[in-house]
Amino acid sequence: MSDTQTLPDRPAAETAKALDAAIVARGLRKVYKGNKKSGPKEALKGIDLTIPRGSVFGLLGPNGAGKSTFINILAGLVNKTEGEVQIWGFDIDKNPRQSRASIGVVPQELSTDVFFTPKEGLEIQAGLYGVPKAERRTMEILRSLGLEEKADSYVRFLSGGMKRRLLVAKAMVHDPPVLILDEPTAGVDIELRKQLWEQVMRLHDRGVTVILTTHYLEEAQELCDTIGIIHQGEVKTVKPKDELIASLDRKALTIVPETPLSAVPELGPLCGAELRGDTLYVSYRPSETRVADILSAVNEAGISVKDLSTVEADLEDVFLELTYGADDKVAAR
Ligand SMILES: Nc1ncnc2c1ncn2[C@@H]1O[C@H](COP(=O)(O)OP(=O)(O)OP(=O)(O)O)[C@@H](O)[C@H]1O
Repeated sequence: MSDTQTLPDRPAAETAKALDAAIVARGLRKVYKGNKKSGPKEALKGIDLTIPRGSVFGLLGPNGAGKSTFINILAGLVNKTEGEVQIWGFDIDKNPRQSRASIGVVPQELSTDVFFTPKEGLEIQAGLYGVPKAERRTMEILRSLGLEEKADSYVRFLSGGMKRRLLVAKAMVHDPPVLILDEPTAGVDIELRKQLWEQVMRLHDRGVTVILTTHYLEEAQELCDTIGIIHQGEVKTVKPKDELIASLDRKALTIVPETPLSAVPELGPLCGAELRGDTLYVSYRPSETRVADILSAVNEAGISVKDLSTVEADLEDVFLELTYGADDKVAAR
């Protein structure tokens, strides 16, 4: 029996949600001891985070936010200081074996063993996880990651992209329901990045919950359906991506005037105007200002409009607002 029944007393709805989650962290705290030079460091300040089953979840945050610490706690590589973590309903303290069997982790570094072929590497990994020989799916996994033809080649002859895919394959040998990728495409060129993502999304289509950390916000915007933003050891927000972007009350208009402007026109207090070359950027809060009002102000300033377009907020704007409090990203584009 799983230990999900031993959740602390919570309202029924919240408990039901937790049982439906891939990962639940409650009051999760990590303090690194530090050394003579630097004192203790509180990398996670008692975070609560629920990652839904079946999602492609992007864990975003600036350098030092605590992302790797969180992932390493899930992977059993770092001991938490306080709090509770469940993976697929298994508490990492009470059911360490089952919880660890429920995730596959693709590490940040390219740490493939060059002395074995992909096939041998997967067999060894399956052995480490105690997967019985009869249940191993070595060739099936290699095939699903486009590595079938390289099954018997030495790893040192694989391209960088293939090595990354091999790391994903290794993370999948025990068929975990959750796959975690820590900065999987850092330093990988665009073509290889696309290939890797196609493979990962194929695993997701087959029902695997995918959790990734990435510095590439366009990547998170394209792939993830749910986003968690973490900053200085605290969770700032967790929301479906579209909801998160829609919640940002900021947009901009770009206006190309018929005649180039010599100065920034006065358009009133509810929007910010800026000249970039011949283009006028006007940032505004949709909850306070209507586009029609901006256009009237532009008209009143004697500007005739040659071209007009809107700039929507994106994940990067949300990220900047939540992590740096920046308020001018949309206007800056
Ligand atoms: N072993 C350690 N000992 C002491 N402090 C550490 C240790 N590992 C991480 N830290 C500190 O904890 C904080 C969180 O680090 P962590 O690596 O989890 O952040 P991150 O969000 O993964 O950053 P990055 O994107 O740069 O990998 C940072 O201030 C970091 O310096």
